Amino acid sequence: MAKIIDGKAIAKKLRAVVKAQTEQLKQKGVIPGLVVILIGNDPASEIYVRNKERAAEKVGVNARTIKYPASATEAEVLAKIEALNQDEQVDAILVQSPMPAQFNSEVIQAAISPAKDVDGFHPLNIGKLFANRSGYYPVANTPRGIMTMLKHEGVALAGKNILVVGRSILVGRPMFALLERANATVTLAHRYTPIDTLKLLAQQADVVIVATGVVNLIQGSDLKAGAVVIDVGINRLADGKLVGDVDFSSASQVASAITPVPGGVGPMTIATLLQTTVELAGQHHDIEMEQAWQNI
Ligand SMILES: NC(=O)C1=CN([C@@H]2O[C@H](COP(=O)(O)OP(=O)(O)OC[C@H]3O[C@@H](n4cnc5c(N)ncnc54)[C@H](OP(=O)(O)O)[C@@H]3O)[C@@H](O)[C@H]2O)C=CC1
Ligand SMILES: Nc1nc(=O)c2c([nH]1)NC[C@@H]1CN(c3ccc(C(=O)N[C@@H](CCC(=O)O)C(=O)O)cc3)C=[N+]21
Ligand SMILES: [Mg+2]
Repeated sequence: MAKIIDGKAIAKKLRAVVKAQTEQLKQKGVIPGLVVILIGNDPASEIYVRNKERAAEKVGVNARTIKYPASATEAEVLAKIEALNQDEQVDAILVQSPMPAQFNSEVIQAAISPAKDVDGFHPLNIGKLFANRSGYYPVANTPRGIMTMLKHEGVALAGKNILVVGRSILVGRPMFALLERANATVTLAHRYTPIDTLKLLAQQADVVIVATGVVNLIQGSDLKAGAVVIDVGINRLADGKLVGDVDFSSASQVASAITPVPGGVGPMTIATLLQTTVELAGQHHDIEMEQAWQNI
């Protein structure tokens, strides 16, 4: 039986470090500010917004959500982003994805100031990540949270064979870049990867990270014995149950460690969002911040 990686518990530790950083900032008169823009209704986004508001309150981040109907125009959201870029109380801006069809997500992502880009979606920040640049810049919170989790669990990455399934700007692509930076050999699979190839790649992987939104895409029989499995998927079944992209019951028989859904990657995404928000606030006020993950 695999060890179940307790994302909730690790997120709690990370939040405690972030809370200490927030208090440090508050002594200098700085309250970190996060604004989330939610356009229309995506079920995974609604879970995210709800949990984020609770967590922000716990660590002392000033978070608010601006909601637009699915019929909102790109121009009105761009005007709001421009105002938030200028607002000194706001350190971090996030626009939930997916956006309704009338939105060009590339335009929205480039409109957010790179210094307030808490998702790490701006082309400048993406470019730095893929070029492996030094210095501080925001990186997408889900893959960054997964790196924190792997470090916490003592999973070695250098020289390992790692499969990432899914290539979105939110998860798969930045995950690939962070793992490559950690000296792993990384394969990025996607919709055009034939299923037989996917299964062969999974069989050879020391770590498998799945972020597709496809229920049961990976099963125990696809895995190498002792593999580490990170399940990013958030899927709501007809009966209301939340499941990932991995068949947990069969995979946990073969893996050495596995993240559950719920209680795995999701809580880490939220804690890391707050971590990045506090770091951006520190940057804006020239206050030196420790790297929170080094302390957990
Ligand atoms: N737990 C958390 O914190 C978070 C969870 N999520 C969840 O993770 C999942 C993925 O999110 P996101 O990356 O935004 O989703 P997207 O829909 O943006 O991307 C999905 C990716 O999966 C690939 N894919 C789809 N079907 C298959 C398949 N059959 N075989 C292989 N690859 C496939 C797609 O390939 P192609 O590019 O070719 O279309 C695409 O690259 C969702 O369930 C989402 O709700 C997302 C963010 C955070
Ligand atoms: N710009 C942008 N950035 C994102 O990071 C982003 C996004 N858009 N769009 C939607 C996805 C999805 N996402 C989740 C984060 C946490 C949970 C989460 O808290 N999950 C809990 C759920 C617990 C529950 O409430 O049942 C868990 O897995 O344990 C879920 C989903 C972030 N996303
Ligand atoms: Mg998505």
